[in-house]
Amino acid sequence: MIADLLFGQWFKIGIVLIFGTFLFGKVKSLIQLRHIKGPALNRITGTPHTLAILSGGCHFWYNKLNQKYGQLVVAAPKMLITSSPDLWARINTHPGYTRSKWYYRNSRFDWRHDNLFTQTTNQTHDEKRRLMVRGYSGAENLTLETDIESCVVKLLHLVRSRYAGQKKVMDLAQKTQFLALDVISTISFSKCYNLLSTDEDPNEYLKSTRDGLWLGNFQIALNLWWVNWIPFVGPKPSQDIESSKGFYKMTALNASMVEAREKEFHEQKESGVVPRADMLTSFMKNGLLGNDLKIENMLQIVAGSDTTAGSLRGIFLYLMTNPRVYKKLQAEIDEAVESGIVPKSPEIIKSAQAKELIYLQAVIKEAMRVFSPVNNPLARDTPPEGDTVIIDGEEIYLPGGVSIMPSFKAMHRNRSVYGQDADVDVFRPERWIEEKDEKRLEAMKQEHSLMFGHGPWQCLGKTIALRELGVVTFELFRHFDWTLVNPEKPWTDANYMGIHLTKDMWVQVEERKHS
Ligand code: HEM
Repeated sequence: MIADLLFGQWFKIGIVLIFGTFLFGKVKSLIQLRHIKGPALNRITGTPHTLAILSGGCHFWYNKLNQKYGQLVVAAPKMLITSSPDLWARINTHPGYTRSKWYYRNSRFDWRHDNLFTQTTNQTHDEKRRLMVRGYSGAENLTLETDIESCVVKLLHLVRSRYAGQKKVMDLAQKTQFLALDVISTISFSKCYNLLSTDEDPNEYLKSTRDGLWLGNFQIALNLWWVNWIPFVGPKPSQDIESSKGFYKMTALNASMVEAREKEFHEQKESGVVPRADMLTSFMKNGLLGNDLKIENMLQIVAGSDTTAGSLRGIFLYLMTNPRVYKKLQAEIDEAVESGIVPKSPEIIKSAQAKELIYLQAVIKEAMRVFSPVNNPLARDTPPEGDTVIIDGEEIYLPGGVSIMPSFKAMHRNRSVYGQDADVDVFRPERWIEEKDEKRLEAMKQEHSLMFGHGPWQCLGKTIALRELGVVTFELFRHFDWTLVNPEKPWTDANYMGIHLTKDMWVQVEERKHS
């Protein structure tokens, strides 16, 4: 009976059908993408792409492909990669493109529910986004500036009291993440995680971020995103604050704080009391309530921490390894204080003042260009009917249902935007100040802005991130001098799911004599 089933006619038909479907898919992809450049191997198998993702360095692999084959390349069957800013901008605004499920669905924190970032249905995404825009923009979040300021004061105190001038080294990778988590928890729901003030992570938030991103990366590499959808397998936030750790602790803690705030919000509304003006209140005022509110609150924390921490690490790395730029930045900082543009210490610079400092802004911009804090794969599916696009002046047809990803490392070095010489690879903030060709400068700015996404999917935390980066960079270089402990291996870094997971960025820090 079993032998009949195993070797019988139906079994053989089944095998032929499975194999035939597999072969048909391969041949279809080969034919569909034959007019697009790329290595032959990538056309028939996704293995090189899988290995690149698993290595934690897929952005290097994509960059190499773009350097060799041009602005649009086959990365795997039914999968393309682009370094063209014009094409990426179009994909994000042209009707019909959607977020690819294989990447975005895998980013759910709870397998049962989408958050704004993982929402792959355009209309649902846009409706939800409207409820949150005002809270993220700062329009209804009046404590934003003072919240950031309070965390910067804690950071300065930590560095000064525990590390500066002592024969102790400090892991800047860890402290930047402490800062980012403290800032985002303070601005989100007015309750700071207090990692900086204790210099500890008792709930293992950092470890759990690393574990979660590693696992997510493993799943997208092997196309196992659907595993999360099997009940009881995928991540399901815990309700138990006491016994849980890491990410589960964070979700349980956040959920209870959000619940308390929602209760308070309704009570205040009834009694006519004006609630505190933070992001959570703004979301509630605009109609985001209940489970949705909890989910979006977690998104804020996750989207707003590793990204900003990664940017800060990049800024520090490039400054510490470029003495010319380092000195010039500190000269601008000192001059701003001496001339009274910026208040003397212990006051903290305002983000609007930091925005006016031309060299500081150019340093931040340039560091984020050479070291993009967010990388791939923010994949989109082409519209079912396909799309005709222009690459290097040539019309190219993109078939429907193909996944296309931005290659940010290559895009930020695109020679048609930044110039043909080797200078594109150099950290040179002056390019943002000295460029005389207005058309080129505009193209550079537009390309650069894509690192925050574009169109309806643009980063909601962009303003917050830029404000934070300006204030923190200014204050840390106003007060301290920084040296890398291991210039030969400044850090351990891997790109998991597009986010840099950086560890062991050991630095030595000295207090400066300053005004
Ligand atoms: C330097 C720091 C940051 C960078 C480079 C960055 C980059 C990005 C990018 C590229 C996207 C778009 C993804 C896509 O195309 O699908 C995005 C989305 C998003 N970011 Fe950021 N981000 C940063 C900081 C932040 C911060 C601080 C917050 C929160 C306060 C935040 C909240 C969000 C949210 C909520 C979305 C989803 C937007 C949507 O789907 O409509 N980000 N970010």
